[in-house]
Amino acid sequence: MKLQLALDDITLDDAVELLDKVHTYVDIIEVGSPFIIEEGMRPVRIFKEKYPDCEILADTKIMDAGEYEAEETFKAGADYCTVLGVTDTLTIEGCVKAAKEYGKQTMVDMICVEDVPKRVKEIEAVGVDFIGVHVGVDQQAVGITPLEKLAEMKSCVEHSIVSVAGGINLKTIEEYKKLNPEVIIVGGGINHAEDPVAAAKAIYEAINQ
Ligand SMILES: O=C([C@H](O)CO)[C@H](O)[C@H](O)COP(=O)(O)O
Repeated sequence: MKLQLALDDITLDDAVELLDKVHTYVDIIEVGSPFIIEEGMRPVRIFKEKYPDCEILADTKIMDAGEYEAEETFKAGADYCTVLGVTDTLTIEGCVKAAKEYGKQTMVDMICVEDVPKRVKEIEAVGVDFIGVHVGVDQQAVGITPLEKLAEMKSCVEHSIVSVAGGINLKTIEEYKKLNPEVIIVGGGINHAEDPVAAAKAIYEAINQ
């Protein structure tokens, strides 16, 4: 099981200061969508060079022009791009094609997908092998968690690896671990913790025990 640290509402300087202290606890560094809006692919290039033991995921949430946008992401050095599960299958196929060309991977973010088993079947059929269960911050604010969706996802994937994101923190990590996702994504649970370094260490240890 891997830990992915999502960096969303953070400056580049603060992200580097945090990563210098926690990168040994992190398997995948996520350059989050808000961070990309602020800084483009710059953090991807910097983190790739500075933290060679970590993989880099750019949370591009691609919705169109899949092959082109995924290719731009991989050219910047990302190991993963993300594409939205709600978009057209052609767009997802484009991302998968670019990922194969660059020897990288595409994660399909299932945020707001209604019929999960149906969509999983469709996207696995076009070569997807990494799928993310995700309850976004706006849904988290009205009390929704990704726990049920994770259980549903684990019961319907044929061969894909599964990640889970959506408000996970040290207090809730065990519930998610029980469902055995391959990747657990934590953003605010580390960045907004009173002591982000201690939170990253504790979450890493919980995942690896
Ligand atoms: O993808 C995310 C969200 O849509 C904002 O861009 C977050 O990175 C993801 O939800 C993980 O963050 P937390 O929910 O704060 O753990």
